[in-house]
Amino acid sequence: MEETVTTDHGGRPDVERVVVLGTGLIGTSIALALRSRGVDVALSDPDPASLRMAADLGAGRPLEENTPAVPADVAVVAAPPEVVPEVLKKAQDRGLAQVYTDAASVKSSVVAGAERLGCDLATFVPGHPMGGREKSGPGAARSDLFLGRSWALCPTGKADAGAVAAVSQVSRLCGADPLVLDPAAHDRAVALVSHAPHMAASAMAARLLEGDASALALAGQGVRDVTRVAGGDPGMWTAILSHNAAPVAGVLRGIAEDLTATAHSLEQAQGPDADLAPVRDVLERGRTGQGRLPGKHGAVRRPAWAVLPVVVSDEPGVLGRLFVAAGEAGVNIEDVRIEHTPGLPMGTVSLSVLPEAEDTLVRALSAAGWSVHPGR
Ligand SMILES: NC(=O)c1ccc[n+]([C@@H]2O[C@H](COP(=O)([O-])OP(=O)(O)OC[C@H]3O[C@@H](n4cnc5c(N)ncnc54)[C@H](O)[C@@H]3O)[C@@H](O)[C@H]2O)c1
Ligand SMILES: O=C(O)C(=O)C[C@]1(C(=O)O)C=C[C@@H](O)C=C1
Repeated sequence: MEETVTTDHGGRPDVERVVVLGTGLIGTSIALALRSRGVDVALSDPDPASLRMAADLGAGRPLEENTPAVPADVAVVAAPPEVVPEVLKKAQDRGLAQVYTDAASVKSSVVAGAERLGCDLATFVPGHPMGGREKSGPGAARSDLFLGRSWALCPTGKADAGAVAAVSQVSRLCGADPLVLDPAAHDRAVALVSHAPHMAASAMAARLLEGDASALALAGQGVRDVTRVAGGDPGMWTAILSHNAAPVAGVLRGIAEDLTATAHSLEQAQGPDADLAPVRDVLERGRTGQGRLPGKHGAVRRPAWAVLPVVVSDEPGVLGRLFVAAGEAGVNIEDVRIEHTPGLPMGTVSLSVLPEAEDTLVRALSAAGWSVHPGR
Protein backbone atom coordinates (compact mmCIF):
# COMPACT_ATOMS: atom_id res chain seq x y z
CA MET A 1 0.00 0.00 0.00
CA GLU A 2 2.86 2.37 0.66
CA GLU A 3 5.28 3.79 -1.87
CA THR A 4 8.52 5.68 -1.73
CA VAL A 5 8.34 9.12 -3.27
CA THR A 6 10.14 10.12 -6.42
CA THR A 7 12.46 13.11 -6.20
CA ASP A 8 11.27 14.25 -9.63
CA HIS A 9 9.43 17.54 -9.16
CA GLY A 10 7.26 16.97 -12.19
CA GLY A 11 8.85 19.94 -13.92
CA ARG A 12 8.03 22.30 -11.03
CA PRO A 13 10.77 24.57 -9.71
CA ASP A 14 12.02 24.09 -6.15
CA VAL A 15 9.74 25.13 -3.32
CA GLU A 16 10.80 28.67 -2.39
CA ARG A 17 7.64 30.32 -1.05
CA VAL A 18 5.25 28.72 1.42
CA VAL A 19 2.13 29.93 3.25
CA VAL A 20 1.36 28.34 6.62
CA LEU A 21 -2.28 28.58 7.73
CA GLY A 22 -2.45 27.85 11.47
CA THR A 23 0.53 28.90 13.58
CA GLY A 24 0.21 26.49 16.51
CA LEU A 25 2.76 23.83 17.44
CA ILE A 26 2.83 22.11 14.05
CA GLY A 27 2.42 25.10 11.73
CA THR A 28 5.10 27.11 13.52
CA SER A 29 7.45 24.10 13.64
CA ILE A 30 7.04 23.57 9.89
CA ALA A 31 7.55 27.29 9.28
CA LEU A 32 10.70 27.40 11.46
CA ALA A 33 12.15 24.36 9.68
CA LEU A 34 11.44 25.91 6.26
CA ARG A 35 12.88 29.29 7.31
CA SER A 36 16.06 27.54 8.42
CA ARG A 37 16.37 26.19 4.86
CA GLY A 38 15.94 29.68 3.35
CA VAL A 39 12.30 29.31 2.31
CA ASP A 40 10.17 32.48 2.34
CA VAL A 41 7.22 31.84 4.70
CA ALA A 42 3.99 33.82 5.15
CA LEU A 43 1.84 33.04 8.20
CA SER A 44 -1.84 33.26 9.05
CA ASP A 45 -3.93 32.35 12.11
CA PRO A 46 -7.31 33.59 13.36
CA ASP A 47 -5.75 33.96 16.81
CA PRO A 48 -3.68 37.18 16.68
CA ALA A 49 -1.61 36.15 19.73
CA SER A 50 -0.51 32.89 18.04
CA LEU A 51 0.31 34.71 14.84
CA ARG A 52 2.35 37.39 16.61
CA MET A 53 4.29 34.84 18.63
CA ALA A 54 5.10 32.72 15.57
CA ALA A 55 6.31 35.81 13.72
CA ASP A 56 8.37 36.93 16.76
CA LEU A 57 9.99 33.48 16.86
CA GLY A 58 11.21 34.01 13.30
CA ALA A 59 8.77 31.60 11.65
CA GLY A 60 7.84 34.07 8.92
CA ARG A 61 5.91 37.27 8.22
CA PRO A 62 2.14 37.70 8.54
CA LEU A 63 0.29 36.94 5.31
CA GLU A 64 -1.15 40.09 3.74
CA GLU A 65 -4.94 40.45 3.74
CA ASN A 66 -5.23 40.94 -0.02
CA THR A 67 -4.89 38.05 -2.41
CA PRO A 68 -1.19 37.91 -3.28
CA ALA A 69 -0.23 38.91 -6.82
CA VAL A 70 1.90 35.77 -7.14
CA PRO A 71 0.67 32.55 -5.49
CA ALA A 72 3.10 30.77 -3.16
CA ASP A 73 4.52 27.41 -4.24
CA VAL A 74 2.80 25.50 -1.41
CA ALA A 75 0.22 26.35 1.30
CA VAL A 76 0.20 24.16 4.43
CA VAL A 77 -3.02 24.00 6.46
CA ALA A 78 -1.91 23.27 10.04
CA ALA A 79 -5.24 23.78 11.80
CA PRO A 80 -7.41 21.36 13.85
CA PRO A 81 -8.74 18.45 11.71
CA GLU A 82 -12.36 19.55 11.78
CA VAL A 83 -11.63 22.92 10.12
CA VAL A 84 -9.06 21.75 7.54
CA PRO A 85 -11.51 21.30 4.61
CA GLU A 86 -13.05 24.78 5.01
CA VAL A 87 -9.63 26.44 5.45
CA LEU A 88 -8.41 24.61 2.35
CA LYS A 89 -11.45 25.67 0.33
CA LYS A 90 -11.03 29.34 1.27
CA ALA A 91 -7.30 29.23 0.52
CA GLN A 92 -7.90 27.67 -2.91
CA ASP A 93 -10.65 30.18 -3.68
CA ARG A 94 -8.20 33.00 -2.81
CA GLY A 95 -5.52 31.42 -5.02
CA LEU A 96 -3.00 31.52 -2.20
CA ALA A 97 -0.73 28.83 -3.65
CA GLN A 98 -0.15 26.48 -6.57
CA VAL A 99 -0.18 23.39 -4.33
CA TYR A 100 -1.91 22.69 -1.01
CA THR A 101 -1.33 20.26 1.82
CA ASP A 102 -2.43 19.86 5.43
CA ALA A 103 -0.96 18.39 8.61
CA ALA A 104 -4.03 16.84 10.24
CA SER A 105 -3.57 13.58 12.15
CA VAL A 106 -6.48 11.96 10.26
CA LYS A 107 -6.81 11.72 6.52
CA SER A 108 -10.04 9.98 5.32
CA SER A 109 -12.36 12.55 6.93
CA VAL A 110 -10.24 15.44 5.62
CA VAL A 111 -10.37 14.05 2.07
CA ALA A 112 -14.13 13.42 2.36
CA GLY A 113 -14.67 16.96 3.67
CA ALA A 114 -12.53 18.45 0.88
CA GLU A 115 -14.52 16.51 -1.74
CA ARG A 116 -17.81 17.62 -0.16
CA LEU A 117 -16.80 21.29 -0.29
CA GLY A 118 -15.66 20.99 -3.91
CA CYS A 119 -11.96 21.61 -3.23
CA ASP A 120 -9.54 21.12 -6.13
CA LEU A 121 -8.06 17.67 -5.45
CA ALA A 122 -5.52 17.96 -8.28
CA THR A 123 -3.53 20.50 -6.28
CA PHE A 124 -4.27 19.09 -2.79
CA VAL A 125 -1.94 16.49 -1.30
CA PRO A 126 -3.13 15.58 2.22
CA GLY A 127 -0.20 15.17 4.60
CA HIS A 128 0.64 14.15 8.15
CA PRO A 129 4.04 14.84 9.71
CA MET A 130 4.75 12.12 12.28
CA GLY A 131 6.45 14.40 14.75
CA GLY A 132 4.76 16.24 17.54
CA ARG A 133 4.69 17.10 21.20
CA GLU A 134 2.29 16.95 24.10
CA LYS A 135 2.20 20.76 24.10
CA SER A 136 0.22 23.15 21.93
CA GLY A 137 0.80 26.57 20.46
CA PRO A 138 3.70 28.34 18.79
CA GLY A 139 5.65 28.60 22.05
CA ALA A 140 6.25 24.83 21.97
CA ALA A 141 7.38 24.82 18.32
CA ARG A 142 10.80 23.52 17.31
CA SER A 143 12.51 23.67 13.95
CA ASP A 144 13.82 20.10 14.46
CA LEU A 145 10.45 18.53 15.33
CA PHE A 146 10.32 16.43 12.17
CA LEU A 147 13.97 15.45 11.80
CA GLY A 148 14.22 11.77 10.88
CA ARG A 149 10.45 11.27 11.16
CA SER A 150 8.07 9.84 8.58
CA TRP A 151 5.71 12.27 6.86
CA ALA A 152 2.64 10.60 5.36
CA LEU A 153 1.37 11.86 2.00
CA CYS A 154 -2.11 10.66 1.01
CA PRO A 155 -2.88 12.02 -2.47
CA THR A 156 -6.19 11.02 -4.01
CA GLY A 157 -6.19 9.55 -7.52
CA LYS A 158 -6.86 13.07 -8.84
CA ALA A 159 -3.62 14.63 -7.52
CA ASP A 160 -1.06 16.01 -10.00
CA ALA A 161 2.34 14.27 -9.84
CA GLY A 162 3.96 17.71 -9.59
CA ALA A 163 1.83 18.55 -6.54
CA VAL A 164 2.91 15.33 -4.80
CA ALA A 165 6.54 16.12 -5.61
CA ALA A 166 6.24 19.68 -4.24
CA VAL A 167 4.72 18.50 -0.92
CA SER A 168 7.28 15.74 -0.61
CA GLN A 169 9.92 18.43 -1.04
CA VAL A 170 8.35 20.41 1.83
CA SER A 171 8.58 17.32 4.03
CA ARG A 172 12.22 16.78 3.08
CA LEU A 173 13.07 20.43 3.73
CA CYS A 174 11.73 19.81 7.26
CA GLY A 175 14.12 16.84 7.58
CA ALA A 176 11.43 14.14 7.29
CA ASP A 177 11.04 11.08 5.06
CA PRO A 178 7.89 11.21 2.90
CA LEU A 179 5.82 8.05 2.62
CA VAL A 180 2.86 7.80 0.22
CA LEU A 181 -0.14 5.72 1.28
CA ASP A 182 -3.86 5.95 0.79
CA PRO A 183 -6.00 7.77 3.37
CA ALA A 184 -7.74 4.65 4.76
CA ALA A 185 -4.43 2.78 5.13
CA HIS A 186 -2.97 5.85 6.85
CA ASP A 187 -5.86 6.03 9.31
CA ARG A 188 -5.55 2.32 10.19
CA ALA A 189 -1.80 2.71 10.65
CA VAL A 190 -1.99 5.75 12.93
CA ALA A 191 -4.80 4.13 14.94
CA LEU A 192 -2.17 1.51 15.87
CA VAL A 193 0.96 3.63 16.23
CA SER A 194 -0.39 6.96 17.49
CA HIS A 195 -4.07 7.25 18.38
CA ALA A 196 -4.62 4.10 20.48
CA PRO A 197 -1.24 4.62 22.23
CA HIS A 198 -2.39 8.12 23.15
CA MET A 199 -5.63 6.81 24.65
CA ALA A 200 -3.80 4.02 26.50
CA ALA A 201 -1.40 6.62 27.95
CA SER A 202 -4.34 8.78 29.04
CA ALA A 203 -6.09 5.81 30.68
CA MET A 204 -2.93 5.04 32.66
CA ALA A 205 -2.36 8.71 33.53
CA ALA A 206 -5.98 8.96 34.73
CA ARG A 207 -5.14 6.30 37.35
CA LEU A 208 -2.64 8.77 38.83
CA LEU A 209 -5.61 10.78 40.11
CA GLU A 210 -6.00 7.97 42.65
CA GLY A 211 -2.41 8.21 43.90
CA ASP A 212 -1.62 10.09 47.10
CA ALA A 213 1.31 12.49 47.36
CA SER A 214 3.76 9.87 48.62
CA ALA A 215 2.93 7.48 45.76
CA LEU A 216 3.44 10.24 43.22
CA ALA A 217 6.72 11.23 44.88
CA LEU A 218 8.05 7.77 43.98
CA ALA A 219 7.40 8.31 40.26
CA GLY A 220 10.49 7.57 38.20
CA GLN A 221 11.14 7.70 34.49
CA GLY A 222 9.02 4.64 33.62
CA VAL A 223 5.65 6.21 34.35
CA ARG A 224 6.77 9.47 32.79
CA ASP A 225 7.71 7.65 29.54
CA VAL A 226 4.42 5.75 29.46
CA THR A 227 2.22 8.81 30.14
CA ARG A 228 4.09 11.67 28.43
CA VAL A 229 1.66 12.07 25.52
CA ALA A 230 -1.31 12.18 27.93
CA GLY A 231 -0.32 15.82 28.48
CA GLY A 232 -1.76 16.63 25.01
CA ASP A 233 -4.77 18.90 24.46
CA PRO A 234 -7.97 16.90 25.25
CA GLY A 235 -10.01 19.02 22.80
CA MET A 236 -7.67 18.32 19.89
CA TRP A 237 -7.39 14.64 20.78
CA THR A 238 -11.17 14.18 21.08
CA ALA A 239 -11.43 15.57 17.55
CA ILE A 240 -8.65 13.29 16.26
CA LEU A 241 -10.19 10.18 17.86
CA SER A 242 -13.69 11.01 16.65
CA HIS A 243 -12.37 11.29 13.07
CA ASN A 244 -10.72 7.85 13.29
CA ALA A 245 -13.20 6.14 15.59
CA ALA A 246 -13.56 2.59 14.22
CA PRO A 247 -9.84 1.82 13.65
CA VAL A 248 -8.93 3.21 17.09
CA ALA A 249 -11.75 1.33 18.80
CA GLY A 250 -10.47 -1.92 17.24
CA VAL A 251 -6.97 -1.47 18.69
CA LEU A 252 -8.35 -0.42 22.09
CA ARG A 253 -10.49 -3.60 22.21
CA GLY A 254 -7.31 -5.67 21.77
CA ILE A 255 -5.53 -3.74 24.55
CA ALA A 256 -8.56 -4.14 26.82
CA GLU A 257 -8.61 -7.92 26.22
CA ASP A 258 -4.93 -8.23 27.15
CA LEU A 259 -5.39 -6.10 30.27
CA THR A 260 -8.55 -7.96 31.31
CA ALA A 261 -6.77 -11.32 30.93
CA THR A 262 -3.82 -9.96 32.93
CA ALA A 263 -6.00 -8.61 35.75
CA HIS A 264 -7.99 -11.86 35.89
CA SER A 265 -4.81 -13.95 36.08
CA LEU A 266 -3.37 -11.75 38.84
CA GLU A 267 -6.61 -11.90 40.83
CA GLN A 268 -6.55 -15.69 40.65
CA ALA A 269 -2.87 -15.91 41.60
CA GLN A 270 -2.25 -17.79 44.86
CA GLY A 271 1.20 -16.80 46.11
CA PRO A 272 4.43 -16.08 44.26
CA ASP A 273 4.54 -19.55 42.58
CA ALA A 274 1.15 -19.12 40.91
CA ASP A 275 0.84 -19.89 37.23
CA LEU A 276 0.96 -16.52 35.52
CA ALA A 277 1.12 -17.82 31.96
CA PRO A 278 -1.40 -15.25 30.61
CA VAL A 279 0.60 -12.41 32.18
CA ARG A 280 3.84 -13.79 30.83
CA ASP A 281 2.22 -14.11 27.40
CA VAL A 282 1.32 -10.40 27.28
CA LEU A 283 4.80 -9.44 28.49
CA GLU A 284 6.48 -11.67 25.86
CA ARG A 285 4.30 -10.40 23.02
CA GLY A 286 4.79 -6.85 24.24
CA ARG A 287 8.55 -7.18 24.14
CA THR A 288 8.43 -8.66 20.64
CA GLY A 289 6.06 -5.94 19.45
CA GLN A 290 8.23 -3.20 20.93
CA GLY A 291 11.21 -4.65 19.07
CA ARG A 292 9.32 -4.29 15.79
CA LEU A 293 9.36 -0.49 15.97
CA PRO A 294 11.94 0.66 13.44
CA GLY A 295 14.91 2.42 15.02
CA LYS A 296 15.32 4.83 12.16
CA HIS A 297 12.32 7.05 12.74
CA GLY A 298 12.47 6.85 16.51
CA ALA A 299 16.13 7.79 16.65
CA VAL A 300 15.82 11.50 16.03
CA ARG A 301 18.90 13.04 14.50
CA ARG A 302 18.80 16.01 16.83
CA PRO A 303 22.14 17.61 17.60
CA ALA A 304 23.82 15.57 20.34
CA TRP A 305 24.01 18.01 23.24
CA ALA A 306 26.13 17.43 26.29
CA VAL A 307 23.96 17.41 29.41
CA LEU A 308 25.49 18.85 32.56
CA PRO A 309 23.64 18.26 35.84
CA VAL A 310 24.03 21.01 38.45
CA VAL A 311 22.67 20.46 41.97
CA VAL A 312 21.13 23.70 43.24
CA SER A 313 19.37 24.84 46.37
CA ASP A 314 15.63 25.49 46.01
CA GLU A 315 15.65 29.26 46.64
CA PRO A 316 14.58 32.40 44.78
CA GLY A 317 17.02 33.67 42.15
CA VAL A 318 19.16 30.54 41.91
CA LEU A 319 18.25 29.80 38.28
CA GLY A 320 18.90 33.40 37.27
CA ARG A 321 22.37 33.29 38.86
CA LEU A 322 23.14 29.95 37.16
CA PHE A 323 22.13 31.23 33.72
CA VAL A 324 24.13 34.42 34.23
CA ALA A 325 27.19 32.33 35.21
CA ALA A 326 26.82 30.26 32.00
CA GLY A 327 26.39 33.44 29.95
CA GLU A 328 29.50 35.03 31.50
CA ALA A 329 31.43 31.87 30.52
CA GLY A 330 30.28 32.51 26.93
CA VAL A 331 28.23 29.29 26.82
CA ASN A 332 24.78 29.21 25.23
CA ILE A 333 22.25 26.99 27.00
CA GLU A 334 20.42 24.96 24.32
CA ASP A 335 17.90 23.36 26.66
CA VAL A 336 17.22 23.03 30.37
CA ARG A 337 15.43 20.50 32.55
CA ILE A 338 14.69 20.90 36.25
CA GLU A 339 14.03 18.02 38.65
CA HIS A 340 13.06 18.59 42.26
CA THR A 341 14.09 16.18 44.95
CA PRO A 342 10.92 15.42 46.96
CA GLY A 343 11.20 16.51 50.57
CA LEU A 344 14.58 18.16 50.12
CA PRO A 345 15.31 21.86 49.56
CA MET A 346 17.48 20.87 46.56
CA GLY A 347 16.99 20.16 42.90
CA THR A 348 18.96 19.19 39.81
CA VAL A 349 19.16 21.53 36.85
CA SER A 350 20.34 19.70 33.72
CA LEU A 351 21.89 22.16 31.28
CA SER A 352 22.13 21.02 27.65
CA VAL A 353 25.00 22.64 25.76
CA LEU A 354 26.98 21.99 22.60
CA PRO A 355 29.54 19.21 23.32
CA GLU A 356 32.47 21.53 22.53
CA ALA A 357 31.24 24.00 25.21
CA GLU A 358 30.92 21.44 28.00
CA ASP A 359 34.49 21.69 29.38
CA THR A 360 34.35 25.49 29.43
CA LEU A 361 31.07 25.40 31.33
CA VAL A 362 32.25 22.77 33.83
CA ARG A 363 35.40 24.80 34.59
CA ALA A 364 33.55 28.11 34.89
CA LEU A 365 30.74 26.81 37.09
CA SER A 366 33.09 24.75 39.30
CA ALA A 367 35.36 27.79 39.81
CA ALA A 368 32.31 29.83 40.83
CA GLY A 369 31.35 27.21 43.45
CA TRP A 370 28.45 25.49 41.67
CA SER A 371 27.88 21.78 42.35
CA VAL A 372 28.44 20.38 38.83
CA HIS A 373 28.36 16.67 38.01
CA PRO A 374 29.77 16.05 34.52
CA GLY A 375 29.56 12.55 33.07
CA ARG A 376 26.42 11.55 34.96
N1 LIG B 1 0.23 17.97 18.23
C1 LIG B 1 0.84 17.02 17.55
O1 LIG B 1 1.66 16.29 18.10
C2 LIG B 1 0.51 16.85 16.09
C3 LIG B 1 1.41 16.14 15.29
C4 LIG B 1 1.16 16.03 13.92
C5 LIG B 1 0.02 16.62 13.37
N2 LIG B 1 -0.84 17.29 14.18
C6 LIG B 1 -1.99 17.94 13.54
O2 LIG B 1 -1.59 19.27 13.25
C7 LIG B 1 -2.71 20.15 13.33
C8 LIG B 1 -2.37 21.30 14.27
O3 LIG B 1 -2.13 20.77 15.55
P1 LIG B 1 -1.25 21.58 16.63
O4 LIG B 1 -0.73 20.58 17.57
O5 LIG B 1 -0.34 22.52 15.93
O6 LIG B 1 -2.38 22.41 17.38
P2 LIG B 1 -2.29 23.83 18.08
O7 LIG B 1 -3.47 23.92 18.97
O8 LIG B 1 -0.94 24.05 18.65
O9 LIG B 1 -2.47 24.85 16.86
C9 LIG B 1 -3.62 24.90 16.06
C10 LIG B 1 -3.68 26.29 15.45
O10 LIG B 1 -4.70 26.31 14.47
C11 LIG B 1 -5.31 27.58 14.55
N3 LIG B 1 -6.60 27.56 13.89
C12 LIG B 1 -7.81 27.25 14.41
N4 LIG B 1 -8.76 27.44 13.48
C13 LIG B 1 -8.12 27.86 12.36
C14 LIG B 1 -8.57 28.24 11.06
N5 LIG B 1 -9.86 28.23 10.74
N6 LIG B 1 -7.62 28.65 10.17
C15 LIG B 1 -6.31 28.66 10.48
N7 LIG B 1 -5.85 28.33 11.70
C16 LIG B 1 -6.75 27.94 12.61
C17 LIG B 1 -5.38 27.86 16.03
O11 LIG B 1 -5.61 29.25 16.29
C18 LIG B 1 -4.02 27.38 16.49
O12 LIG B 1 -3.06 28.41 16.43
C19 LIG B 1 -3.90 19.29 13.76
O13 LIG B 1 -4.66 18.98 12.63
C20 LIG B 1 -3.25 18.05 14.35
O14 LIG B 1 -4.09 16.93 14.17
C21 LIG B 1 -0.61 17.44 15.51
O1 LIG C 1 5.48 12.76 20.30
C1 LIG C 1 4.37 13.18 20.59
O2 LIG C 1 4.18 13.90 21.55
C2 LIG C 1 3.23 12.85 19.73
O3 LIG C 1 2.19 12.64 20.24
C3 LIG C 1 3.42 12.88 18.28
C4 LIG C 1 2.41 12.13 17.45
C5 LIG C 1 2.63 10.62 17.64
O4 LIG C 1 1.74 9.94 18.11
O5 LIG C 1 3.73 10.16 17.30
C6 LIG C 1 1.04 12.53 17.83
C7 LIG C 1 0.11 12.88 16.95
C8 LIG C 1 0.44 13.21 15.59
O6 LIG C 1 -0.57 13.25 14.72
C9 LIG C 1 1.73 12.80 15.16
C10 LIG C 1 2.68 12.48 16.05
